[in-house]
Amino acid sequence: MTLAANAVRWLAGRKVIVDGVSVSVEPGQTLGLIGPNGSGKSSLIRLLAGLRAPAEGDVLLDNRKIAGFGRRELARRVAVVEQHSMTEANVTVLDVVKLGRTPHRSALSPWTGADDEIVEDALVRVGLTDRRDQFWHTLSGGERQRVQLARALAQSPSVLILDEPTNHLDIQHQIDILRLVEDLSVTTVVAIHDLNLAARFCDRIAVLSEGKLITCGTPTEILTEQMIADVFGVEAHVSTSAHHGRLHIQFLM
Ligand SMILES: Nc1ncnc2c1ncn2[C@@H]1O[C@H](COP(=O)(O)OP(=O)(O)OP(=O)(O)O)[C@@H](O)[C@H]1O
Repeated sequence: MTLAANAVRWLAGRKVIVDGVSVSVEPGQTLGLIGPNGSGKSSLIRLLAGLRAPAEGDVLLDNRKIAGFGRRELARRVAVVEQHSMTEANVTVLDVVKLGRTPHRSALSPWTGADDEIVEDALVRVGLTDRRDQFWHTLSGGERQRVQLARALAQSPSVLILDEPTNHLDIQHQIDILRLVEDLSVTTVVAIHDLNLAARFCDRIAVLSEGKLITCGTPTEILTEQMIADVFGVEAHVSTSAHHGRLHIQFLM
């Protein structure tokens, strides 16, 4: 599915937080959202996921306004993992991942073997099959993040929206999760702080600053020394890695 924001604006009280942003992601592609703290990434994510309505502008799924989708109808297509996903204390990993199937079931339809397979597949993908019976409140931050991703995968979405999915993860799990997302044929939007991971895993990158879209394009177009200095206020050296052929950003500290 194609996901697009068309001149979306969102305010908290009178303060403009997302200021006329237009971005789009083609089917199966990954759009990275980068920008300094407080630049509006999470707020834009919530608009793109349909969790919030823009004050102006529209979010479109395959050219249809998401404001016109019912909640279940939208949840069958779009899965979101927010930065701090809350879950009730007395539930297990398996319970949380099973919740992903909710939009696909009605009050009358029983749980099926196909649902079990999808849930199992999601647990395998995030490497948590041996934790299925562990209680949510006993998990580490990184494990919770992987469980929430498994819940989103169990939703069998066409669009996956992830707010800093790697921020609690060790380097191996950061790479594993982003590889997993890369291998899915799902339209993805990911807010991410690590510019090297953005360069490696995103097809396109949108840069936000103070709620405005500064620029959007391929990693090579976007991740320039000038942009990093202008937007993040940091001096960097950008080169092409001899190892993987992608950009490599070194910060000159
Ligand atoms: N409900 C709200 N009420 C008031 N201010 C808000 C609200 N939501 C967001 N903001 C403000 O809007 C700005 C953008 O916040 P947002 O969380 O979207 O930024 P971000 O780019 O995701 O930041 P970070 O990188 O720190 O996660 C921040 O200054 C934040 O304080």
